[in-house]
Amino acid sequence: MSETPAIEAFNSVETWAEAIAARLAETLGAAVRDHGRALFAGPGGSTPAPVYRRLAATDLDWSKIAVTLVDERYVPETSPESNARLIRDVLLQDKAAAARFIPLYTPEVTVDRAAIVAAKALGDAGGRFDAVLLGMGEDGHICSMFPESPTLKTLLTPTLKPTVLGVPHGRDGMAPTLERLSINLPYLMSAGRVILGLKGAAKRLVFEEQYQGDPKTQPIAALIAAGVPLEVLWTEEG
Ligand SMILES: O=C1O[C@H](COP(=O)(O)O)[C@@H](O)[C@H](O)[C@H]1O
Repeated sequence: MSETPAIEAFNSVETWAEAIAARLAETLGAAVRDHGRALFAGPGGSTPAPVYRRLAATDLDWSKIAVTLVDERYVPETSPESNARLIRDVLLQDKAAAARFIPLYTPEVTVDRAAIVAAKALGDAGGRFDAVLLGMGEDGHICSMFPESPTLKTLLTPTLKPTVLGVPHGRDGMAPTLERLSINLPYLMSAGRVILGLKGAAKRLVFEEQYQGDPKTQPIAALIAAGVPLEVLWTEEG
């Protein structure tokens, strides 16, 4: 039976973001010291910007750190929906401007072809994340693992190799509204450190309702059942 993760609560976005950035920096710094390089993967969305700002200002040997995304909308960086755009605008600034960025999006003919290209690029960069930051949507999606998506079963299969998959848009108005790219569960299982950053009362409720659910249909339950070393840091401030 997997351990239920404790939820660490913070009384402001400031202290929450500070704590997450400090943990990520500690892990990335140790990987650079021990292996001469580090690989970090983070989310898009509305949650991570305060963490990225603090991380970007941290003294690390960023020239030895590669940064990628845990998921991406299948749109170019010129789109406001692009997660890469957030990474470039907020994280790859200040001291972190020296880091190398590995995008998941490339303008291939299909999203599945782009997923193959991204999987190869991540494999070439080491194939294992030293540190991962995750966000979660209010529908419980993590990365682009959407509860109703036909790709969910493959994304949540723990016995596959770490890879990137194309995710079709949902039918009849179901999420996601755009095609996407997502890392799979084995990438999270093999990561050195995985932090889930949550903001607001609604997301805490979703987390508490879903983590004991069916690991075949609930991404959070799947992560816990697979033994992903999840650290959950939450602030009520939305
Ligand atoms: O679509 C996405 O949503 C989730 C959660 O986003 P948020 O706006 O609720 O913080 C995010 O983790 C993911 O990377 C993104 O593609």
